[in-house]
Amino acid sequence: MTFHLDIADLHDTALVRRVQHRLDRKTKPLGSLGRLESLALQLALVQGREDPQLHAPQLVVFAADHGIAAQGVSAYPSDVTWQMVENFLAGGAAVSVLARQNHLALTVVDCGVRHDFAPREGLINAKVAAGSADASQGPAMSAAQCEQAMAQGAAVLRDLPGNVLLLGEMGIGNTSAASLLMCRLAGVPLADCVGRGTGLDDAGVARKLAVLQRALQANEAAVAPLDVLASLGGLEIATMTGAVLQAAAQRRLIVVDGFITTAAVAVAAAVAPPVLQRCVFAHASAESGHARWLARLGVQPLLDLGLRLGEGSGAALAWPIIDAACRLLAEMASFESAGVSDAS
Ligand SMILES: Cc1cc2ncn([C@H]3O[C@H](COP(=O)(O)O)[C@@H](O)[C@H]3O)c2cc1C
Ligand SMILES: O=C(O)c1cccnc1
Repeated sequence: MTFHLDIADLHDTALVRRVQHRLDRKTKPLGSLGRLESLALQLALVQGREDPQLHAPQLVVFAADHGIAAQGVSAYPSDVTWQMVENFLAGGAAVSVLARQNHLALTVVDCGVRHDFAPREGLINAKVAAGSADASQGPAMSAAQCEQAMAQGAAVLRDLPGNVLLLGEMGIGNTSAASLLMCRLAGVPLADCVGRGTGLDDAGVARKLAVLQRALQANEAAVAPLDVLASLGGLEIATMTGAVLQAAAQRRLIVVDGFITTAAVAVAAAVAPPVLQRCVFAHASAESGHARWLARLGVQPLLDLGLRLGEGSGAALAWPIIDAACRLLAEMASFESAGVSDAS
């Protein structure tokens, strides 16, 4: 399976030098805005300009069900997936509150939820199937399903305004899919990729580990990143992967949420490494494995709030910090323009 989009490497030393100079002339001690300065530099590189601007940020929640949930790998039943989609649309979920607080447009994409939704504003129907198959028995998706999901994710992005994509997801069982992807893509032992998800106890985690071990065996042949995605991923993760590749090709900034959205980005980056240059990793999730995966990817999360929710909640929380970095670069006075004395 292939999926080709042209994603340029953003290397531009002249631009970095110009933006660093701008930052250094701002009315502040040299380097005193810390991480916000490297964020501002990243935004400039993503947009290829000294004065980046962020507009119409889009928080997109990709939702789907997982066949493997039937094996008891989650503390909650699969029905929670569609019920939470209704909750997102009604404005009552954590991410709904955070999106409102931060003026983020919230869209839910039904990539494969096992439920028929009435059409309405804020909901995009990109259903490939009524849930993925049980990966402990064979591939979660066929190659054709995976390709369709990725193409639909790319199409969703093409139709959305703005230049920022914030990733969110919903799908009971999807920490299992993400753990499998981490294990196979990053080569980390399975036990170090598996956590409590929605809140499994120790016996639940042991059961989840045994089920996921079977899934690895049942899909032993999958090694290439998109084959791994089809075999061990899920419909929302595949759709998100297509969306991430499209967003990267359009030089949108991509704000990554927790463990599951990292899975989609890791697949996209395995296919096209420059994807990571466009990504801001919002937070380190409490899901065990996430911090290690971020370290493997060579990236540093902005926040560490002990979140283990998903939905895009961490991405929404990081948004005002990213917005601040951009505004500081654009709006702060320089020593010259403000008539402030520089270091002697
Ligand atoms: C009420 C509720 C709201 C959620 N919002 C996000 N998730 C999160 O939990 C799920 C993954 O965990 P697992 O793999 O253990 O099922 C995903 O749906 C994720 O977005 C939720 C889970 C629940 C129960
Ligand atoms: O980090 C996440 O994305 C996460 C963790 C636990 C449950 N759902 C999502």
